[in-house]
Amino acid sequence: MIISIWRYSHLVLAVSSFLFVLIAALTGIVLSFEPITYKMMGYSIAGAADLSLAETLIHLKSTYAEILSLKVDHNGFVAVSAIDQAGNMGDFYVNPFTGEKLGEVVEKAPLFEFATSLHRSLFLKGLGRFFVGLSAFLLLLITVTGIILILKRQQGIKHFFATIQKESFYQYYHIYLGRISLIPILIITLSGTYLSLQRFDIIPEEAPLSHNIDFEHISETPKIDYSAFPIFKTTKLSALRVLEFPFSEDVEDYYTLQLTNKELLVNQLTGEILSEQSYPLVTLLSELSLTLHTGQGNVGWAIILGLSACGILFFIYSGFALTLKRKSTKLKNTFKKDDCKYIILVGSETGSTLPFAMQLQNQLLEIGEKSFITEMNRFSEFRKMEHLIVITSTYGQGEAPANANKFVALFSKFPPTQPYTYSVVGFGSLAYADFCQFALDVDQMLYKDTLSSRLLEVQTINNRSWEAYRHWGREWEKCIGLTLDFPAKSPIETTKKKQYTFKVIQKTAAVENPDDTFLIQLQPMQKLRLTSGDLLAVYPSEDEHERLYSMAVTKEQTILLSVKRHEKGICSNYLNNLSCGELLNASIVTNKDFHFPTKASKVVMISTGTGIAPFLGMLSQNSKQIETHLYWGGRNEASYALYRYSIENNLKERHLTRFAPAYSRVEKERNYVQHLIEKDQQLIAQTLDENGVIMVCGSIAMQQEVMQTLEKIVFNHNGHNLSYYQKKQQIRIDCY
Ligand SMILES: Cc1cc2nc3c(=O)[nH]c(=O)nc-3n(C[C@H](O)[C@H](O)[C@H](O)COP(=O)(O)O)c2cc1C
Repeated sequence: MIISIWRYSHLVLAVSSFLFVLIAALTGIVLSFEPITYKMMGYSIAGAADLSLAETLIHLKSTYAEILSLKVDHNGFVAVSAIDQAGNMGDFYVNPFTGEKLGEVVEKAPLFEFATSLHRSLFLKGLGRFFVGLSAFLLLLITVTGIILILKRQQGIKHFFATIQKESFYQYYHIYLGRISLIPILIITLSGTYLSLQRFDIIPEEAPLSHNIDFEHISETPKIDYSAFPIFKTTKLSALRVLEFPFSEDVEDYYTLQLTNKELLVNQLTGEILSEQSYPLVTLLSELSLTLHTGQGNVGWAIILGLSACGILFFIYSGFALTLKRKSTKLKNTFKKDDCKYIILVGSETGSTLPFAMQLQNQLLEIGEKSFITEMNRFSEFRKMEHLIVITSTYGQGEAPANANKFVALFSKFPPTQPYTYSVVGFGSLAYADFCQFALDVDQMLYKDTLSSRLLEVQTINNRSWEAYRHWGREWEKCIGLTLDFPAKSPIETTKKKQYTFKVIQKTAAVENPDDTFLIQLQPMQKLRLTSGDLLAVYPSEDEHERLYSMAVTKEQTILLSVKRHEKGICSNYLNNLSCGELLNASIVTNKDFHFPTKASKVVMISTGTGIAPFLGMLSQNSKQIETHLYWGGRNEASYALYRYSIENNLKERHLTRFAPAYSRVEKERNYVQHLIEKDQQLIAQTLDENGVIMVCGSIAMQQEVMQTLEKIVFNHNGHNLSYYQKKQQIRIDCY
């Protein structure tokens, strides 16, 4: 709930300031080039910053007939307003070591003039300045709410820069770039807001300094040459802003010396300091704000400002893309709520759970069942409800998502009045300590209702796994006695990827295997970067969706897949029917999180069935002979035959330390991988303790059993939650 308030504020601020922030960012990018173009003019002379004012004046006075003023700008360029020996007056840059004229003082380029006016006032004078100032302030608030959202998402300041859970391209880079550009954007918005407040006199504009000179006692002696004035000798050009020369030779006229922090009036005959005043804090702050906001005189900072302005454009685009995506899945109903037997309640913070729930709703409608879908916060009386399905994510720290936070109260306000079955599906992430906690809480609450009967244990789903959801769907339809057709394609599957051609170079036959499983080896027809654990996306025909297979990559850079043939499986039959020499098209999905951890102290691999495939490739990568244990679950010894050669070879070469098979169809010794792990709990606990890595590959059902066992082990031995190790990438899962 709390997170939604911040997200809502972030969005409202962004929407309300969108146009102004867009203009400010675009013009900001243009203006960031201004300091760069100035610097490129090349009027800065090496070593000039350390030159004293006295020395500079000696060189200038010998070159020019009269000097009216001397300036050092932000780029370190020295400019004079002077009359030359021929009597011509002008403003130009000079070399302070020689007095030589370098070039005319340039006017601001029209492009920058235009961009500055648009950036400052949108060409609307006072009104425009007001809107620009307001949008700078709104952008500051957007940044602050953004920081709070990142803090919430990353669960505290300690994890602020920890790995971001990637949900989508826009979400990932919105956060990633947000973290990088946080400081510059804060500086831009703070300085912009300050400058605007000053323009509107909310922060008082600096009043001109008022000097008090005692003209009565002003002295004409001892007269010394200006080159010997102590203040001119000690002032370096790096500290000088402007030196204005006296109008006449009268002693009442003086030098006005503006330094970076103060202003001094200097007797033109004696060099005595007549008055000295430091600039007030507001002057220094506005100077600092202007420098920070514009990047004047500092190319590095100007580039950072320009890049941050580009970042703001990306935030606008990705922020709106995310919002539109969230709003795009609408819960649609054909029947009235009180006519429906099936009630699907959805809890979601960002909308990503909705397509899953809609999928079930559509399935039920397709087979003619009356089903009603709605948000959990819209729970009310459902007169004909017989089956309740709750599909919800968990947010914050084990809390309800935004549209489900009133559900508990609503449920006691409108308690069901007739018996009903229920099943809860929890969407969450194992990277959080309270995995699917809200779904578990809802399940407990429904369980206590005397009219309810629970059909299934809560199905927890990590990282929107479609396979896990489908697994639940199949169990649920069995319990209800329906036949639904959950498609193999996830409702959130992305568009087709770039395809490559592969040649079949070796293949075993599924019919010869007791488990209808076969190995297929593919040779890429072009150079590809492949790593064991990456996925091969196969398209059995033009209009079929992709099927993903976890691959082993051999030393010769060929791909080895282990595939179980399903009687009606389109893709497994397609692959099984290929012969050596035939070509197929497929894509590569890089799966960085499931590569062999070459820096781990120890590795434990857990798999069942064809899930062993990526591990076979990873073992050949283990040239450092890292202690590696492989647990594998199959039906019996005959199932193992397919992998025996590779396993024995790896054992011989010490790429594998131990192979531990668990056979589930053996008379006396029925065993599952989770049983072996439970027996070896010391090893598991120690592996995690010593920064080792546990990798799991295989079916979702196996994953659930294994994760429960691992959770128990770490709880008893390590004093941490499993999510602690998941966050540190010590537990890596690739299940389907
Ligand atoms: C800030 C934040 C907090 C989260 N907290 C939890 C949590 O406590 N437990 C959990 O299992 N998942 C947690 N998740 C993961 C989400 O539940 C998961 O990404 C889910 O698929 C989001 O679905 P939705 O977009 O429909 O809300 C959190 C995600 C975020 C971004």
